[in-house]
Amino acid sequence: QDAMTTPTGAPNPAPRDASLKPVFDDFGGKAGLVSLMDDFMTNLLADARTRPYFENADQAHIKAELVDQFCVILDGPCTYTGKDMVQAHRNLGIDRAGFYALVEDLQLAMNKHNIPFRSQNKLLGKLAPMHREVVTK
Ligand code: HEM
Repeated sequence: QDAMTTPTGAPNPAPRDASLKPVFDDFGGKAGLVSLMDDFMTNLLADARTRPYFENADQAHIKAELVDQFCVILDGPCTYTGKDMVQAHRNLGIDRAGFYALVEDLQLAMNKHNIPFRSQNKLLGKLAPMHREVVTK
């Protein structure tokens, strides 16, 4: 693994990106991310566009991996040990509509948690390019 990238392929430059510190704090640190992922998964299961992908999956496992992954993306003190994004999604047949639906469900959860719009966009800006690894049809 390249020292300059996270397992997700998202940039994680050394030295640490000090500009992300307030963003990680806006998310409430790791505890905030755990709580955010609970609402995110609730939304994914309530959304007819995303429910089919998640209803029979190991939701607790996915939430735990997402906490670590988002924590790393926000330059928090975490390690992501899950699958890379190509591997995790290759058999799911995710299309662009599914990807946008998931982003909307994340935005709803972030709004519920009163995460400032600026910090929401920092995260979304890092997730957006990952569509190349996640969308397969
Ligand atoms: C930027 C967008 C996305 C990110 C960052 C992301 C991240 C992740 C992560 C970290 C995992 C866990 C990997 C592991 O088990 O080690 C995962 C699994 C999964 N993701 Fe995503 N994901 C994204 C988009 C999507 C979309 C759009 C869908 C479907 C609409 C989706 C459906 C799933 C499912 C069903 C699993 C579990 C697969 C299994 O059971 O092995 N993901 N994702």
